[in-house]
Amino acid sequence: MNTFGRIVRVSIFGESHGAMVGVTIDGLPHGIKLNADDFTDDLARRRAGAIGTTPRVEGDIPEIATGWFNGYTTGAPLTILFRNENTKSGDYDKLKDVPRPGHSDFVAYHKFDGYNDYRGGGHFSGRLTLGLVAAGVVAKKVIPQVSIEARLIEAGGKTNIDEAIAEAQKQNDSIGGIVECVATGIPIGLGEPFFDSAESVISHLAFSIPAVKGIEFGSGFAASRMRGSEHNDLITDSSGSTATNHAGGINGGITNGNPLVFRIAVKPTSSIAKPQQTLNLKTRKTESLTVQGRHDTCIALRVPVVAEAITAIALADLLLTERARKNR
Ligand SMILES: Cc1cc2nc3c(=O)[nH]c(=O)nc-3n(C[C@H](O)[C@H](O)[C@H](O)COP(=O)(O)O)c2cc1C
Ligand SMILES: C=C(O[C@@H]1CC(C(=O)O)=C[C@@H](OP(=O)(O)O)[C@H]1O)C(=O)O
Repeated sequence: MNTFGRIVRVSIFGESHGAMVGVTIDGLPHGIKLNADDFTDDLARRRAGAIGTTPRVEGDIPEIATGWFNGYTTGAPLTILFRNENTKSGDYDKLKDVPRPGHSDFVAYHKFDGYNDYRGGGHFSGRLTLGLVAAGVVAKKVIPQVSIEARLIEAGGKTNIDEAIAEAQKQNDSIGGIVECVATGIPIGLGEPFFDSAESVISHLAFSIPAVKGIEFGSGFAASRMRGSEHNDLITDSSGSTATNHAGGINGGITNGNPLVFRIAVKPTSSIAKPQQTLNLKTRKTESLTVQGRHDTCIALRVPVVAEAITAIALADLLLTERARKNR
């Protein structure tokens, strides 16, 4: 239920205000050179602290707990964990009975019959993306020939991101954003024609990032308004390079050797300091709720490195799956 992948199997665990969050990666090749320092850059890109991000700043120190010895992966399940040290669970006392509109509180309460850890979003928290980023660092080592780069291209519908954040904050509100991810150096042939198409595998993982509500590859939804003569990517050489890349690097569910390009839509943070109507689970009556606590104004600011991580996880699994298929 918390595991994804065919060969490289990634399981994430933990709660926002519990002891820890983390990831276990099974099926990894042994002998991958790995050190705690390898995680530093990507973890720093996900960490809070910048304007528009949550004031809950954590150390996010990776502890490589299993599957690692003398600086290399051993081939046993690799576990990386992160202690939660800066929790303010009192912020959530009131929310126990009053689910925040737009967050997971209401569905978590019903699905788990009230046994869910509601503090800081519990297991649903964006904090769980620490495990995804850690897995991404390792997955990038499985596919060294691929380079992946994601960036925030707009927030709150604007390309002037600082301005969009300042405006939202002034109004006690939040904003969403669009993150674009580009990966180059991908061999031709990863992915399957139907259920495990490269788009499906990437999308499956993309929707494992809390607050992601949409994804498009290449020209995406705009393709529906183009003519074939416009949309077709003309092949220009024997390596399969194309003059344009409306396909976003995938045809027939299979990578075509051109850059993989996708964009994800991140919704505005649901926890906002503006009164909104919700249900009181005890009284069964609706009431007004103003969410207090420490929240991101724009979650999308912290998503690019997570998008890179899920891309690396997807491509590593697809690559190892393809190698296994070819060697049958
Ligand atoms: C990096 C990251 C940070 C997040 N920070 C917050 C936050 O501060 N406050 C909040 O309400 N939601 C935050 N979220 C989003 C919630 O976790 C998410 O909306 C919730 O789990 C419900 O899932 P859904 O939005 O996919 O339906 C964050 C998500 C990510 C990926
Ligand atoms: C802690 C992180 O983000 C958290 C994600 C989150 C949520 O609802 O997803 C809500 C907030 O939690 P809290 O109320 O405990 O401060 C964020 O701070 C993190 O990303 O490391």
